[in-house]
Amino acid sequence: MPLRHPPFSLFFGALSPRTLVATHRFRNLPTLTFRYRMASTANTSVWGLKDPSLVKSQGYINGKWVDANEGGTILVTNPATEEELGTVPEMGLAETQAAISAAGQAFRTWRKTTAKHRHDILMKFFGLLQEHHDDLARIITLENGKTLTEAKGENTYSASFVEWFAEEAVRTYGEHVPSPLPTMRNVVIKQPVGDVSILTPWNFPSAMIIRKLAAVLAAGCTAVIKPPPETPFSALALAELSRRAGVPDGVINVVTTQQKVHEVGREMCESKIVKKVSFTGSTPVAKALYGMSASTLKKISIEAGGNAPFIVFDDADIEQAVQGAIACKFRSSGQTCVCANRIYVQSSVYADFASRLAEKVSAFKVGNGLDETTTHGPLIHEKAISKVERHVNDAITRGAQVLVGGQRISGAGTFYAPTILSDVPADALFQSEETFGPVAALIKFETEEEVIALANNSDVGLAGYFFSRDVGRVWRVAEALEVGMVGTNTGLISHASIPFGGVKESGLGREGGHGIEEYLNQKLIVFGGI
Ligand SMILES: NC(=O)c1ccc[n+]([C@@H]2O[C@H](COP(=O)([O-])OP(=O)(O)OC[C@H]3O[C@@H](n4cnc5c(N)ncnc54)[C@H](O)[C@@H]3O)[C@@H](O)[C@H]2O)c1
Ligand SMILES: O=CCCC(=O)O
Repeated sequence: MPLRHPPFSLFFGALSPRTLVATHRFRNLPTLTFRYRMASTANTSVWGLKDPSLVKSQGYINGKWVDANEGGTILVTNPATEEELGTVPEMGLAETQAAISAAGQAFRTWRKTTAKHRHDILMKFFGLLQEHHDDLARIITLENGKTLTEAKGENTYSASFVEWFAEEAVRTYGEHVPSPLPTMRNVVIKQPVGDVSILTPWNFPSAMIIRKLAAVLAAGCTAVIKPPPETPFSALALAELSRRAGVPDGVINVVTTQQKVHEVGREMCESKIVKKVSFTGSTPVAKALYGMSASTLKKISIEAGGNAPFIVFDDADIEQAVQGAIACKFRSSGQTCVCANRIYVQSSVYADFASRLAEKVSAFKVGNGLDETTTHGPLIHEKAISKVERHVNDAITRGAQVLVGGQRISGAGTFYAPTILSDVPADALFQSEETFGPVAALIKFETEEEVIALANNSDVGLAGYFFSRDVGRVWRVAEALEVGMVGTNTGLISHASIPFGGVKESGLGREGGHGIEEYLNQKLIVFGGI
């Protein structure tokens, strides 16, 4: 596998009189540190966009595109090819404080805008996401690796949140609460919470930001966004389009960081100016941010990890269950928080389900997401490959059989073969850890009671799925699963209109649906002397 260093133009394109430390991230290498000052840059030859000005390689603070104060940068590469896409600034505490201060200032005026005004700006933003659909999808594919079809789906999904929350903005009704006293009246109004810290993962470089940001803007709040270091270019393109849509300076700010994530994250959680933290990512990081946010008793929304059970009962439509498993398990090569991680199949239909699934998975074409014939892209980085290998090897050691795949695909890029394991024992790592990769672990069960106990034997509870044509069982199992979202006879559940979120250690709060409420405070106004 070729390991390449950034081209000289990236290193020396913008040397300043001062020489400072610049840190570089390679997906497949430990972080390297170079002693050169540099401004971040985009390798324009690789993007191929209709509107190249959507590729921004600087942070966005108070309406200005800015480099890191100390000049460091983060290298971003394409996981399918290891090609260098460009660099973004390695920002730290000072830039984070500047962004938070800008958001705090902007809140003073943005909060006073009418809901109709914010609706109109959001609808302009919605239009721009549609107008630049192809470019935005291409950016997602280049930095995340998912196929262009999936990336277009993601952009459409993102846009749907902007439209949804534009419509929610004008419906943030309060209420009149009847008073027990004849001389008094109670009214409840809703007000924006303030400046919001948004921290998001790489698996949906656009949608995980927009699902929060659209609600934030609709509510009248402002934001500092910290995108993941793997996929910052989608976030920066969104900031550019929000600017074109008319979002005022300071209302949206983007701070990019990797090595300094601890100091940036701490400030985003502990600053007194920030009134709410909204995080999507892994459960361990969620817990750390939750702890930091406690110092100021901040409101917090958490969309954390999952480990979805997927159950096929013997009365299911097996073909429908196979289609559901393909969609749910292998979407984004298994890298979604709602992907099935444990596939429980009742013993009498086990062989039929396994062979039909194996036939379909064998036909997948793994490759570069830009190639139209590719059905499944790479994993995001080496760490992701290692985790998948650990889970597969653990299951094999415990007696599982490999029906399809079972190994990394050699060559450039971080590809793992779509895999089906049969006879996976219930105590394999799949049971206790989210795999986040293209591995279907098939586990045999006998009874409804047994499988519900297995499905619920998890610290997390985001999504769960099952297939059955028995209406009584559908109600029983849907009610019994300890998750925030259940798909019955479907492997796809996500829409802007639904309350997305989990129970247990999968999170706090809901996004989409009535998710604007997460960014509003209720205020009671009591009228006396009537
Ligand atoms: N529930 C949901 O809606 C949902 C959606 C997408 C992904 N996820 C979860 O996200 C995880 C995969 O994403 P990931 O690997 O990027 O998660 P992650 O927790 O490693 O990172 C998420 C974000 O937190 C940042 N971060 C990491 N350490 C930090 C720190 N100490 N302080 C501040 N910020 C920090 C990262 O840079 C990134 O921006 C999976 O567990 C997946 O299930 C959940
Ligand atoms: O990765 C988690 C988000 C997936 C979704 O919104 O459907």
